[in-house]
Amino acid sequence: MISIKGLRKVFQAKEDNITAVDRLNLDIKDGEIFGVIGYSGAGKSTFVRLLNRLEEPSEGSIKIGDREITALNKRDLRLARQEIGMIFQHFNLLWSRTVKDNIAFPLEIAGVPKEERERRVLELIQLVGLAGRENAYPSQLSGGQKQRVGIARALANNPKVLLCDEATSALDPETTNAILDLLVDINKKLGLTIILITHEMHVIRKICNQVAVMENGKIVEQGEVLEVFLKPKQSVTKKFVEQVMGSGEDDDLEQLQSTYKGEDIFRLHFVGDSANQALISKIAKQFNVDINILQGKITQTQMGAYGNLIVQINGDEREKDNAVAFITEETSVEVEVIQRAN
Ligand SMILES: Nc1ncnc2c1ncn2[C@@H]1O[C@H](COP(=O)(O)OP(=O)(O)OP(=O)(O)O)[C@@H](O)[C@H]1O
Repeated sequence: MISIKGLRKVFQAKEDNITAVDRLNLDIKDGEIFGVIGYSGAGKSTFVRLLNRLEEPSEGSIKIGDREITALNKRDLRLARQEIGMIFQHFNLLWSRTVKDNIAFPLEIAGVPKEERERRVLELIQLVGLAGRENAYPSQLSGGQKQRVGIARALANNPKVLLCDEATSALDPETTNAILDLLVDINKKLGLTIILITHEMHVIRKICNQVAVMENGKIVEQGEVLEVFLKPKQSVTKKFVEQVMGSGEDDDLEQLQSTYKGEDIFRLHFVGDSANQALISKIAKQFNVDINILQGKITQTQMGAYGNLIVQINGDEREKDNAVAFITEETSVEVEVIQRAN
């Protein structure tokens, strides 16, 4: 468990002081992939750098396991940092060292004997999918490969926690997905806690279990990813959810209602249950109705599917009622009536 209490960071500036992180409280469970999202300047980087004291807190405490990070002296902090790996947006590799020597670097610093070092480096190269590239230099690698080196290096000393500071922001969408898949794989294989900061909601959607939304140095909203997607409370959170789900739906509603005047239109809300994926074809088979999907979007999160579909249901009155009753009573899909036939 990571427990953060009253964490605050004030930067002294010439004119005004800047409070980058403002009395932040947070608990993160072991093994979780915890996302922190916010716009530029929200304080995310400062927050994540406070966790391993790359930035010194102005106030507050950080406990990782039973270790009070904020109370450690320099020597103990160095040891504690071996249990907190970190990866960066721009990889921070050593350009004059090969892939394998970059990965070996933290092991050298930790005083691991050569033979064990070599064994561990090979293991890490396999884990992150860099076999065959051991002797390449960073300048010879793609962005995704560089981040794989960054991940291997961060994992070298078997950390319990991995901090990711905008780790995929410099990568194209396809490479981003591959790196995110790797992070999930590592989280599952090693049981590592991952704290990831980003300004992209699709990153949160794809791999996080929990999310905290930061604004002006504070956490303004927090919860399970699916829950936050479903019921975003703050306007900043709503904007982030729109990044993934789009926003125009209710603007189009009037148009749909006029196009399908006098017809039955429903919105089906899907949350978290993959068993509902075949719902539409099941209803069409089981009841004597036609279902016409008018618009909508379903997206996958680590906690299941989420989204909604606007559908038109055609058929005999009784069959339509039975179909709607079935969805309402027998599945976890919520039915919202947009318009009933006259
Ligand atoms: N070393 C510093 N000295 C002074 N001010 C700083 C320093 N580092 C960050 N800040 C300020 O603290 C605030 C939070 O910055 P931070 O980099 O943590 O935000 P962020 O959410 O990570 O944004 P970005 O993604 O743009 O880095 C900003 O107003 C920033 O200008």
